[in-house]
Amino acid sequence: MPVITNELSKRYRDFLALDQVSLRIDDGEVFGLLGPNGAGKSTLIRCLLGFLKPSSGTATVDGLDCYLDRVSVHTKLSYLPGDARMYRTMRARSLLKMFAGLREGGSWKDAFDVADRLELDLNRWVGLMSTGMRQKLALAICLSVEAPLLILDEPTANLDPTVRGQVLELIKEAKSRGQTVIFSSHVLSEIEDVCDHVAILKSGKLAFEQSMEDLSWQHRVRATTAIRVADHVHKLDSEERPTIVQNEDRVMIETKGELSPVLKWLAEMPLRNVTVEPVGLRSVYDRIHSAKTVASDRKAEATA
Ligand SMILES: Nc1ncnc2c1ncn2[C@@H]1O[C@H](COP(=O)(O)OP(=O)(O)OP(=O)(O)O)[C@@H](O)[C@H]1O
Repeated sequence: MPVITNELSKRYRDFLALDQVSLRIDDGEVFGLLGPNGAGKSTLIRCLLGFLKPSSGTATVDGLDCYLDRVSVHTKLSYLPGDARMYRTMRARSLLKMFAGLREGGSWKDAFDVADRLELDLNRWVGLMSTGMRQKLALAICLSVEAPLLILDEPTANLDPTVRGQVLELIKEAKSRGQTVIFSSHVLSEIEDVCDHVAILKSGKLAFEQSMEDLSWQHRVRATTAIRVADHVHKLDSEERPTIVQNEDRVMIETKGELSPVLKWLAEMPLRNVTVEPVGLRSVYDRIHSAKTVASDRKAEATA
């Protein structure tokens, strides 16, 4: 179920929460949305659900406009809100049955199975559950639906590590059934574990987007040397040329694709103290967010 946003922007009064975000999420993909608090992840998700009208640009699910055709769009997806609110005066078991009955093809047995895997006691009153238990209940409602598209706003928030692992397993199983999954998270290792593609939002803008496959090829080499490494980069084919940052005798070389041609090239140079490490999502994330601009600053500017 392809999901496409085209220069999607959302303004809350004077404040631009989403700024011309263009994304393409392919059918059957698990797509991770990262970004610090206030980056615009939930706003993007709410635009996809048609809960918010874009200020400009478009969002489509399977070719349907997320705002104008939202009723049809809702039949194709299952959504886990970041702050799921549920009837507090029901027992968990009755609530799961009620939600299964609301949806065509809904199965309370499947919902009970998911709840069981998440180790949730279904005899509890919803109002007396802990935050994590209510999160499990919301997940059981959402993940037991075989909708082509799952949209999960921080699905593992408030969960203990064992249950987090179960949720990631359920997401992988959804992918293997052909479901497309979009989920937001603050946990980089989760995104690395289950996602095919990752996007990082910063201050409402799309700051980074890449397939995990492409990211896994990228490596960083650090070394000390007396020569200027950039003077020798012409020996590599243009598509193999890495990014080189050199500060006196210390050099950092970041590959874009395969590591081996760069290593062969470096082997001919007088380098010392050489280390090689995968770039990884952590360093990409840290690099993007090392700049000072945060949403609260922009809000202050907007209201000044
Ligand atoms: N209804 C609203 N009115 C005004 N500002 C809003 C509204 N909803 C969100 N915002 C602001 O828009 C920005 C983006 O919020 P959003 O909830 O999309 O961020 P997020 O990336 O999901 O953050 P978090 O990780 O904390 O959940 C924030 O600065 C937030 O304060």
